[in-house]
Amino acid sequence: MNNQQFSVIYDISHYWLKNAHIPVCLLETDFDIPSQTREGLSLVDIEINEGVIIQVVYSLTHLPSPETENIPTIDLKGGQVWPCFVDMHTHLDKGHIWMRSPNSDGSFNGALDAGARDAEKYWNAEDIYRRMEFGLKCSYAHGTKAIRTHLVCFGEQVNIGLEVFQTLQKEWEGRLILQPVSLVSGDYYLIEAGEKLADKTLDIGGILGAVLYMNSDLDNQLERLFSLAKERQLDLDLHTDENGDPNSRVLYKVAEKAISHQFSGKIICGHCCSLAVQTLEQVTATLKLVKEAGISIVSLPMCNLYLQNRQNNHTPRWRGVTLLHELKKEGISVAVASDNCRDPFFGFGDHDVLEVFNMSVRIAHLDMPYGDWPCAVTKTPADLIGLPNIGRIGIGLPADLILFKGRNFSELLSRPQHDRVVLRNGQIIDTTLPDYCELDSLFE
Ligand SMILES: Nc1ccnc(=O)[nH]1
Repeated sequence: MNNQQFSVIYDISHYWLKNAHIPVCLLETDFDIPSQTREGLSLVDIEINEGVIIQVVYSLTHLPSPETENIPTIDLKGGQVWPCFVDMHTHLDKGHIWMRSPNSDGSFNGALDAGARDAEKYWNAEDIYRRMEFGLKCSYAHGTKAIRTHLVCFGEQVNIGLEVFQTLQKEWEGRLILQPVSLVSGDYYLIEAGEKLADKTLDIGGILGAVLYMNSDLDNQLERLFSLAKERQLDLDLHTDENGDPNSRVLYKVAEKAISHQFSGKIICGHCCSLAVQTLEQVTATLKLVKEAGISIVSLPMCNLYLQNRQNNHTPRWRGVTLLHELKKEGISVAVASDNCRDPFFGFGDHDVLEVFNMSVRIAHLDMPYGDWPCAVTKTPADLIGLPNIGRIGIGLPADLILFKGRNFSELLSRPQHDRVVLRNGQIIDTTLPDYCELDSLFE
């Protein structure tokens, strides 16, 4: 982006952004959009004052008036404007350990092993703080405003990880909204430490989480998990069916349990990969139950593409993602998010939600049409994690916006858009990414 023309924003608080293409699905206005492009974009002018959006008007019918003529204007020349992103499923405590703990074979089990060994050997408050902070710097610079992260909470780890998280949550207040989810396997809640973890999760304003697997004790684990959540009025955020086994039907079991408990909190199920390799009858039954139970789904396409269907020296035949289109068609809320970043579960990434959207479009064909898929990284996750004022553009909302050069989706998704401008409360932020060498001393 030619930042020259933005220099005006450094000095003033009242200005117009003109000729901005906005995905109509992200726009909350009090007027009907007169026209949109084939891809669902509309050309609007946005008036910002004191950090707040005070007017959105359709560009082609927006005539100059004496009141607006003296207000500085930045002509975006058709570049897209999005609200800041919401990354609703991450693992910030594991981030950036790749160089010291790579995944030896690229499999899910390889990731579990390498992740556990890394935690045992290296994780202390400083190590977690520095890697987590690095991740937050990347997220913020790329234009994210809210992040939910799962945090490993086994044994003694719980005190270190959650304390570091709370420190960073405070330090980043006003810049990033951070939500913690307790991450343990489902059996952990059956022991006393599991109950303590539920109490601790309540104390820190977190969400109760677990990785769940098909096994003979699953019903027992779910019974306990729902009871603990209900007693404390906690929401649930679960890892379910992150595999390609058609017999893996944890999502179905969670839905059954939610209905039998008449659970009124929010339930998010992440991954749900195996749904894509099940029979039509099974899929139909699961979707019906998921809808009835009010469960929402978050898909993690980059991580799934990486780990699923991995067999040494074989070409993967399956993209690893869940049935995004079918879930949405059933009226179930569907979001996509980053998941892991430069760790054994996903060896790449930079906490850039535009990359997540870009990859999701390619992996899951979210482009024919784009429709309201831009909501999957903005408005939908904002609603699902209880932040209904973010992830959208509307009058009275903070001017937390990302300005891209790409005018249509082909331009937006064909170049990395590293020259994007990020506005927070109407002011340009520094989008310089942290240097990788900041972490070097953790790997000596
Ligand atoms: N995809 C993942 C599953 C479990 N733990 C992780 O860190 N990531």
